Amino acid sequence: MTIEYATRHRHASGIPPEPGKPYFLEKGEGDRAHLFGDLFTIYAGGEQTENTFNFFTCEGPRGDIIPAHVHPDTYEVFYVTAGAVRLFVEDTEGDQQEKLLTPGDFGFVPKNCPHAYRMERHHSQVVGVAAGPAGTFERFFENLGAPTEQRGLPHDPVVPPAERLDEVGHRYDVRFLPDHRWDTR
Ligand SMILES: O=C(Oc1cc(O)cc(O)c1C(=O)O)c1ccc(O)c(O)c1
Repeated sequence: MTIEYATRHRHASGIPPEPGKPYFLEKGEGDRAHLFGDLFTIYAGGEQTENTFNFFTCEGPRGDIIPAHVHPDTYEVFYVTAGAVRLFVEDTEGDQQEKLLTPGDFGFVPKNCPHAYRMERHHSQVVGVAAGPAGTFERFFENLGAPTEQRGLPHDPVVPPAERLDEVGHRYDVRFLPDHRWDTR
């Protein structure tokens, strides 16, 4: 997995550029990126944790299911703090499940398990941690989507060109599954 260090657009995030320093972030700070209709905010990433874990939020409007994908080497958590988010996941034996998560609910997606989600209410928010032997992958969001200094959702969805999905995904342990079908729907 590619490891990238602080860049120019992150100067306003409040995260100190040098690792090993304690810090606090106020609501709305953090490194932000827009991808599809969602706002991703990274509060701590591999740069701060020697690539052992990250901590981020994903906020979005009610919308479409995101593309199904799998992480060969990354474990993810989905802890919903606002709204309602339907998580779709398939285990390594091919059994599919979906669950509507509301505030306080939690979903765990191990490596190698195809998954996707759909925000089912406006102003939904998920707290995420994603890490594994390959490191952390939080810079995927700004590389596939667009870094932003805005604190809100994108005015228009940021839809990457199809060819970027595989290219950026491979750098961040994300494999998109264009032919995947959810039979639970
Ligand atoms: O968002 C999460 O993931 C993604 C969103 C996308 O639009 C494309 C993706 O490939 C991913 C991904 O996981 O790779 C996400 C959101 C919330 C959360 O708790 C996570 O662990 C991941």
